[in-house]
Amino acid sequence: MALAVGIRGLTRSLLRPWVRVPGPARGRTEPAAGGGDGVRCFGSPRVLVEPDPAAGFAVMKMRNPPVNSLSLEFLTELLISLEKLESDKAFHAIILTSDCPGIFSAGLDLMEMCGRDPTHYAEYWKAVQELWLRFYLSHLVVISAINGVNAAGGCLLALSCDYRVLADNPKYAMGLNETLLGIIAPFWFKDTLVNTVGHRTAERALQLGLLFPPAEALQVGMVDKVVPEDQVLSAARSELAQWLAIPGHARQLTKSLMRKPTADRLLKERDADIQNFVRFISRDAIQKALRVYLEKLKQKKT
Ligand SMILES: CCCCCCCC/C=C\CC(=O)SCCNC(=O)CCNC(=O)[C@H](O)C(C)(C)COP(=O)(O)OP(=O)(O)OC[C@H]1O[C@@H](n2cnc3c(N)ncnc32)[C@H](O)[C@@H]1OP(=O)(O)O
Repeated sequence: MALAVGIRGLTRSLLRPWVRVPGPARGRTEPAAGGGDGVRCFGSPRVLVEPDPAAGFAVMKMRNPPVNSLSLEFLTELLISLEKLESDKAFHAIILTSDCPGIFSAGLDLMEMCGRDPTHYAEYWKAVQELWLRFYLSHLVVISAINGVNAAGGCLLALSCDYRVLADNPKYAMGLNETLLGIIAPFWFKDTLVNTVGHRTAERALQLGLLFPPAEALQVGMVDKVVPEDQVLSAARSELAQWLAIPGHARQLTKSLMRKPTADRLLKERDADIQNFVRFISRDAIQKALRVYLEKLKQKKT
């Protein structure tokens, strides 16, 4: 499937395949994928890819500091990295994690949804849809190693993976907290959550905008495993072994069987969903609510 997102604003370096990057923006918590010498890291300014082709997987590290908010450029870089790995037969799996200490992702970038024009909102929303569709339906095994707080759009990204490992730190809450901002999780966010935790838990979580700390996230099934913080990557790697032992075609077809009906709902209504988003986000009341929320985030510091 070709990338369908706009590439306006992409840097020239991003358009070059597999740009060699100097290293993570911030300190590492655990060793790179293969761990061995000679492992070359690739990626783009905001996505560091640590490939381990011999083991058949790559670690994809999100590094859009300070909070890995999903800006249009960052979304596009994530999509390009995913497509690169998907089109290389050496790779059967990805571990998705963060390079920003204490933060997996703060979700969609509020600056992309505030004070911009309808054309921008439409372009942005199309990229958000694409990110979900591509991760949700990827033929690769995708495991998220969640090493920080994980809100709204970031939580959706983790829910789109096949398996979630969460670091055991009470600060690392995760959930779809849209209602706290005065906005609504779209139907495909809701469907993804329902498919993961069931209808009743999703209903309560979505209405109340709940962010679940690790023990509760595990209890409701939002994550599959909670491990000590320094073991989140190694636990994801160990889990991967079980997934990679299954014949690839059988696992992929089963994944598609489980997920395609949910993805098809959006694919059938994609343009209408974009129009709904543009109408909704352009409302004065919604713009005001987002500005107030952003202001609260900034005031928290003073
Ligand atoms: C009909 C269809 C309707 C469709 C409706 C729309 C559906 C939209 C769906 C999803 C929406 C989202 O994903 S909205 C984003 C929700 N995210 C959050 O609520 C998290 C907000 N952030 C935080 O709570 C905190 O930042 C943090 C806990 C993640 C980290 O805290 P910390 O103290 O470490 O950092 P700061 O709070 O000081 O933040 C640093 C810096 O980043 C800015 N920031 C934070 N989050 C965002 C964001 N999501 N987008 C843009 N910018 C963000 C924050 O303001 C600080 O900026 P300054 O340094 O300039 O002050």
